[in-house]
Amino acid sequence: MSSKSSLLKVILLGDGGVGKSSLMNRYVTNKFDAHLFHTIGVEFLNKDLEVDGRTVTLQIWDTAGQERFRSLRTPFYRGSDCCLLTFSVDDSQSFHNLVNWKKEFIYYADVKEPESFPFVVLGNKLDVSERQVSSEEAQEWCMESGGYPYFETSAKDATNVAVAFEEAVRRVLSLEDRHEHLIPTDTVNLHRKPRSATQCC
Ligand SMILES: Nc1nc2c(ncn2[C@@H]2O[C@H](COP(=O)(O)OP(=O)(O)OP(=O)(O)O)[C@@H](O)[C@H]2O)c(=O)[nH]1
Repeated sequence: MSSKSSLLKVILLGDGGVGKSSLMNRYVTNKFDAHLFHTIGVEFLNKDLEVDGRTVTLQIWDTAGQERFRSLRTPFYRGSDCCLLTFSVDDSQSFHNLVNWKKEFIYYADVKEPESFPFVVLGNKLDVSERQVSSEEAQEWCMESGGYPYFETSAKDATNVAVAFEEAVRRVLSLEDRHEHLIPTDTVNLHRKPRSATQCC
């Protein structure tokens, strides 16, 4: 394994109630709670995984989607390696708000090159019968916004949850590989952030 990328910070953002905590819990503990309370501030869980022969520790940060908790969540955006923009397929407002979540992330994480930052989009609650957002509509937004990968997930029945997190890891690792190739090995990259940079307020 490469010496880099042993710890990756992935952050889940999206409106309150779209299922961010449920996705994290499904992926890390393989459990689902139908009566989950709203998150206050942020919480995180770690999971070790192997992707394409590389072992990484994924640190998943779950944030409070409700507007009243904004000041509690935003200090934790910095140092994120990937952002999972999440909406619920049965809630069109949560889909339309993705653009605001993206802006909030770029601002508070202080992303220097937003066009190359690895966002992944999750349309959750795929198991519900009444959709308000079509796959085509969501895919179109992802394409126009920067060619983001799009996954329709269900934290309830586990559909696509693992593949979505794994794709997030792949995106980060491939970006790092590309970055590595662009930088001659005998120079020091003064712009690169330390790998341990998970931050707290
Ligand atoms: N049917 C269905 N319900 C889900 C799914 N994911 C989450 N839920 C339910 O939706 C509600 C909200 O889920 P949470 O995971 O707390 O949502 P959240 O985005 O973390 O909400 P905040 O903490 O307020 O930001 C809970 O009652 C969950 O059980 C899903 O995939 N399918």
